[in-house]
Amino acid sequence: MKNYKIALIKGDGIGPEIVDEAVKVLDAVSSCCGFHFEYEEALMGGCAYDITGDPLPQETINISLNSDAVLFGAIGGEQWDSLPREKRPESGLLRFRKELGVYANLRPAVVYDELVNASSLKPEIVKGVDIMVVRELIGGIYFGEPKGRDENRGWNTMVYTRDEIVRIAHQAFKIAMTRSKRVCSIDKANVLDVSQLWREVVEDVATDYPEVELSHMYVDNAAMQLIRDPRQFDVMLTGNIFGDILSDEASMLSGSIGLLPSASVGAKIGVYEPIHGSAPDIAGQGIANPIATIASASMMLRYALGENAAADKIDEAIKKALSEGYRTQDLAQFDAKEVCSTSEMGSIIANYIVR
Ligand SMILES: NC(=O)c1ccc[n+]([C@@H]2O[C@H](COP(=O)([O-])OP(=O)(O)OC[C@H]3O[C@@H](n4cnc5c(N)ncnc54)[C@H](O)[C@@H]3O)[C@@H](O)[C@H]2O)c1
Ligand SMILES: CC(C)[C@H](C(=O)O)[C@@H](O)C(=O)O
Ligand SMILES: [Mg+2]
Repeated sequence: MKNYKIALIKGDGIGPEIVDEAVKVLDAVSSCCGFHFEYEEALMGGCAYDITGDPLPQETINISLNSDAVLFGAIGGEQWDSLPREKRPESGLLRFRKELGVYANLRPAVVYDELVNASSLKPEIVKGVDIMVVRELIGGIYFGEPKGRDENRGWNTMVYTRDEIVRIAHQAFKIAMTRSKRVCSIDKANVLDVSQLWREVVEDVATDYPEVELSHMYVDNAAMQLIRDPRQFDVMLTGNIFGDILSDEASMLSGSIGLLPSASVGAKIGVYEPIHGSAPDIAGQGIANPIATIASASMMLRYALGENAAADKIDEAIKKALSEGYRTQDLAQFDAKEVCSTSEMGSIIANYIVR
């Protein structure tokens, strides 16, 4: 029987709650698809800092690099916000992505038919929305030098090199070839020099994909167009910070940020993680929506392990739970037949897989 090694990084806040549910679902799918998971837990974020003094211990990198894939929950919380930047949970996460080299963050935003009423927009505007945000993840203003602050000034630098843009653009075009063959590249080329280079390089890469229709949009307009007419988008190609913001915005088309998964890929080992954070406001209450993490586990099966049938089973089980009217708190007002806890939702989805 095939055995996959999965590094589990639960993190802070709701992280452990949601990762446990994804594991429940992975175990259900493995027992009916003929493979086995071996999990190894590793620390990252505030919990890692509290125990080791480092938000990203070297051991976590080693465990991750020795695995077939990483399933990650979320990190962060107010209690660590006043630490120096490099000790903060968020720095651990950024360093982790950089160390692994996962430069492409794929963030699908789909509107489930079962949840069209949950969208912040009218059903007739969002029905059928299926967007893939391809977000550059290890460059841009998050990493550019110089950065720093003194008492009266704070500064960061948005830098992209040609090579960084080329590789993320190829990812976007390749993904577009498997979808509706449209890429909209998001930038701020009317103001930022770095965006002018971005646009020029994306145009160059596009010549390798003549079947794909390329358009460009300024990020402020894109934020508006996502709400006005989201179905115009297929693949949205973005830099690091624009993709961070637009993907959270896109989650409200779907109805809850607790629904949106992601895959961080481009290197030997990928990281599969919900797009949301550690949600300290609801942590420990058993009310977080685990679907984003369960759907991230499905992306892991598909992208890292090539277990597409198993991934399909998870996706179908999620839809079945939603169509049967099961809702966690975040979606409780929308056609709920039964409001369930984080752990109940995990079990319901896992049970639909076994059957
Ligand atoms: N990848 C990550 O680990 C990641 C991502 C984003 C934010 N963060 C960190 O998380 C902490 C909190 O940040 P924030 O509040 O801005 O963003 P957040 O995504 O944690 O929460 C935003 C809002 O969405 C809700 N929410 C998030 N996930 C949910 C889920 N699964 N089910 C139901 N509701 C959910 C929260 O309750 C909150 O009201 C910060 O420390 C931040 O840096 C981490
Ligand atoms: C916590 C933070 C560093 C992170 C990011 O900005 O990438 C988060 O918002 C995300 O979307 O994964
Ligand atoms: Mg974010």
